[in-house]
Amino acid sequence: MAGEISDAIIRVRDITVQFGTTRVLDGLNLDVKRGEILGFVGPSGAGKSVLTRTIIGLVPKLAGRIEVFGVDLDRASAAERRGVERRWGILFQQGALFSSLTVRQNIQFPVREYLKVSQRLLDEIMVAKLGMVGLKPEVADRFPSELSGGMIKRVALARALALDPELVFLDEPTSGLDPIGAGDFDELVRTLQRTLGLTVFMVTHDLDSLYTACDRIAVLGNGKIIAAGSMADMKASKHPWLNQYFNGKRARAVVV
Ligand SMILES: Nc1ncnc2c1ncn2[C@@H]1O[C@H](COP(=O)(O)OP(=O)(O)OP(=O)(O)O)[C@@H](O)[C@H]1O
Repeated sequence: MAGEISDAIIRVRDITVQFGTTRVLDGLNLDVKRGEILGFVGPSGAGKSVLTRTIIGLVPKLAGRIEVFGVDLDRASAAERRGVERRWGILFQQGALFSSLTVRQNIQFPVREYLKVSQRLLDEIMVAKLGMVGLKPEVADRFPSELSGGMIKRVALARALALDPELVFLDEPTSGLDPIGAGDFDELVRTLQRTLGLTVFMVTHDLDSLYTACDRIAVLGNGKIIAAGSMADMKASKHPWLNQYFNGKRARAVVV
């Protein structure tokens, strides 16, 4: 692949995904570099969530290869795969907390799944993760229905960070937040990436996020990556969708 990144933490090669006769991803290639925040954009319905779900193994692929942390996920043993899964965290679209579980139980869920630790340590981990995302321990026994949209996103991020991952997948983390809440969330992601050395794969429609949080942008169109590079590269592109998206009316409204 042209422009192959030597220290890629995710390597996607020739991925094809099809539902019935509809081909959503068509020989797609993508590298995500260690330590970067990659913003992943593209028209609605282009397959951004499908690619995310394919990488993490929730959607079967027709063809192609996915390596994460240098492990080919199709060739990995069950133990190797679990080892990889243990090193990533996921924030699904709309936060997706378990509605019948409290904040405490939500954050502790992945820890219980992968580690055998005492309740006391579980509670310490939960309080530490709440602190990381700017929430007080007092919210621990609330249910998701008792939280604001912004708090739900933060709890979902705390849950994604529960196992101290090196890689985090964020699927539209700022959707549904007001601009100030979204800006605060972007700043939080940026701070966590810098302090924890995270690699972040972020699906987003939020131009502000792309400007303020992302190191690099990849664009999905017709089942492939049609462009990847800096914001300056995106703005300079002559591709009609990129030009409309990055230089259109909404783009001009974004204050850099
Ligand atoms: N499990 C599934 N079965 C059938 N079709 C699916 C399935 N999951 C996704 N699709 C289809 O794949 C296409 C891509 O969906 P996807 O959710 O990945 O788009 P997206 O780029 O994330 O869109 P948005 O920006 O609106 O969230 C859509 O046409 C969707 O209907």
